[in-house]
Amino acid sequence: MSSTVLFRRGRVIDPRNGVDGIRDVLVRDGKVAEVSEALLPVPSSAEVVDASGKWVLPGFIDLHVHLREPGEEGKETVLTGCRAAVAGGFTAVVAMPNTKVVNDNGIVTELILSRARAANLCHVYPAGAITKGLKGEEMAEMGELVSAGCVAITDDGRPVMNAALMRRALQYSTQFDVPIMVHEEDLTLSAGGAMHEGPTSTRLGLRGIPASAEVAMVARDLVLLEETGARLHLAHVSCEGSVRLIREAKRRGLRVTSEVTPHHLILDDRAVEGYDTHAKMAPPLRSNRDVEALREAIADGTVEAIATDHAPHGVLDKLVEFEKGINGIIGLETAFSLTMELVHSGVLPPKRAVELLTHGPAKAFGLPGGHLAPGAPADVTVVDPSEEWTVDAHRFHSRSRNTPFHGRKQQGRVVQTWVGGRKVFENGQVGLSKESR
Ligand SMILES: NC(=O)N[C@@H](CC(=O)O)C(=O)O
Repeated sequence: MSSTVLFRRGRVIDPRNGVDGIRDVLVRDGKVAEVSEALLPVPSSAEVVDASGKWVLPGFIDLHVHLREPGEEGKETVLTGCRAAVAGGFTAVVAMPNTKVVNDNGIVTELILSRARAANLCHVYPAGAITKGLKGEEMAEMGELVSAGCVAITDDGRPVMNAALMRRALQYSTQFDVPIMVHEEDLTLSAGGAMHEGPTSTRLGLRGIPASAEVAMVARDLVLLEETGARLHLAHVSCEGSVRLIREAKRRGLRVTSEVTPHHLILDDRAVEGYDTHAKMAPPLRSNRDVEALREAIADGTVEAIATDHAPHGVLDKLVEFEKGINGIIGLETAFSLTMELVHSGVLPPKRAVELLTHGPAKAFGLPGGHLAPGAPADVTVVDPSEEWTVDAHRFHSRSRNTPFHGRKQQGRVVQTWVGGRKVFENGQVGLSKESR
């Protein structure tokens, strides 16, 4: 196993450590050993990666993926999800608990972790459920979930409609200092809706989900957060109103963090025209004005992470009338290039874009990695910022194909992914080289 790697002359962007410039990065025994402006001597037996013209980045961290195992292995497994992750430059993912055996107890958490160890590709951090069976009725064993390895507690896919239960969960979570991650949707407001409520839903004749379905719940949970002093993480924020409330809560010092998905930053509700179920997800694609507000919020630091909400589904789940289509799209293998669309169009400077995929999410959940200082894990993603390619869903490593971005031209591509100093992805191929297995 080549335990020494030298990344030569790449543009290293490491927002946490204020680095943005041409550097050599030396990796030894799974950790970053040195980052140098000057050329480093090549240690004997080192693997040398010529990174000139490339960006050398901390491995990306995705706070929000659905790996579907246990229970829906036809859509994704921990292994195929990890393959998709490293192909997308992600070296760590947080796995949502809405599997078909819900991750609401330590046994399921351990199963996911053992599958991740067997996959041996990237870090998988399970998130455990807030309530048993995601039913919103009775709290799950939070202590057991955290000691089994859950890094966040969430009913993602479902809101906790009962405010008293939510308040208790927030209160209880302070004992473990674990973030409570919320899918904000007032079911009485979203009921029957298939897309964002606005002129487009009226034109298409589809029942709408008003922005208030999200914003009202964000408001409720920020009030509960203030009373409990917990940590709240808002999943897949989609509207202007939510952003305004988060900004104000942060100003007052509340411990709130949040994430936005690439699709909510790139597409608006007009993507639903044509009734393509690949544009159907929860929360729905919102108005252009919401998209603008989200873009502002990721640029100014109101939102700390871009997370994919990678939600694999089968062909038949999507090949139905719009109203019957299942919610969700996959995102691991397009997240970086879609983020680069925001860089190329001037919405985000490169350093901020990288921060949203690395240090931002690491800090929000207190995860290792997300930067490249000496001593940090050698989780490294090498990208070509200008390579042009066209998204081809058939070539994804994910087991599913449900993306609205098939056929979209992209500029910026992941070239290599390294986890703990081992190369796990290179030029379209996933897997460890023989020496590092
Ligand atoms: N985001 C989605 O559209 N789908 C998610 C669950 C959810 O958050 O609704 C899924 O698990 O498929």
